[in-house]
Amino acid sequence: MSMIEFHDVEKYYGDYHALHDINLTIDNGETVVLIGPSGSGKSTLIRTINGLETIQKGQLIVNGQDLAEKKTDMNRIRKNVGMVFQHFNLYANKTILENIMLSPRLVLKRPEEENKKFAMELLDRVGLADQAPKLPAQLSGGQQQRIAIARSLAMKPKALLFDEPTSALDPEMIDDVLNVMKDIARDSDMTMLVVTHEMGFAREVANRVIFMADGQILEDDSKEKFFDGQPSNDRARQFLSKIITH
Ligand SMILES: Nc1ncnc2c1ncn2[C@@H]1O[C@H](COP(=O)(O)OP(=O)(O)OP(=O)(O)O)[C@@H](O)[C@H]1O
Repeated sequence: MSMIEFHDVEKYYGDYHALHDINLTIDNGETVVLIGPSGSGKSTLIRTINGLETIQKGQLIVNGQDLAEKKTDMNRIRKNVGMVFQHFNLYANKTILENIMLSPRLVLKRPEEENKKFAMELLDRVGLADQAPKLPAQLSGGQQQRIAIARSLAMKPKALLFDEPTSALDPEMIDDVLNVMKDIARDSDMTMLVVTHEMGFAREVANRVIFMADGQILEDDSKEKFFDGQPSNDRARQFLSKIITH
C-alpha cells in the first residue's frame, strides 16, 4: 500500500514555479531520503504532504485521502503524519513532559495515566527520561530535537516527515539525533521521508534516495544504485561528490 502519492503535482508561490511535475509514490514503511541544493524545493515538497503548503495542480494522496478534496479532514492527516522541523518548534513555556503529552491529550483524548506512561517510555527511548520536568530552553539543541521526535512519536503516526532535522545543530549533537532516527527507521513500520544532507544516515537506513533540483525530481534510486552504482543524472552526481567530499 502506498502512504504518499504525488501525481503531476505543480506548486507556485505567486509567479514562482516551486514544484514541477512531481510524480512520486512512497510505500508504507519506506525510509526515503530527499536531497538537493538549497532552494531546490525539498522543504516545499514535504510541507505539501501535511498541508502546510497547498498545491495548484495535480493530485496528492496521503494515507488514502486526496488533499485537494474539500471534505478532506486535515486534522486527520496531521494525526497520521507527523513532522519534525529544523528548529524543533517546542512549546517554550511547557515542560518537556507536557510538550509530549499535549497533542495526545487534546487530539486523541488519550487517558492521562496512559498518556504519561507512554510519554515517559518515549523519553526513555530518546535517552532523556531525566529531563522530563525541565523547560525546553534548559536543554541543548540536540536534546530539544530528540524531544521533538518523541513528541511526534507520541501521536503514533503512520508517517514522519523530517525537514533538515540536524542542520541547526552543533556538530557534536548530530549523531545523537541521527541515532534516534536510525532506531526508528529500523525498529518501526512507520514511513519516513527525510530531507537531509547526512549521507551516513541515507547509506545506513534509507530504502531510496531522491535528488531534486529546480523544483524537479531528477533522480529516484535505490540506496544501492545511488551510492554504489552512481546516479545517472549529471547534476545528482556532481551534488553527491560535493557533499561526500566535504
Ligand atoms: N513562502 C514562500 N514564498 C515565496 N517563495 C518561497 C516560499 N517558500 C519557499 N520559496 C522559494 O521556493 C524555492 C524552494 O524553496 P524550499 O525551501 O522548498 O527549498 P529547499 O530545497 O528546501 O532549500 P533549503 O535546502 O535551502 O532549505 C526557493 O527558491 C524559495 O525561495
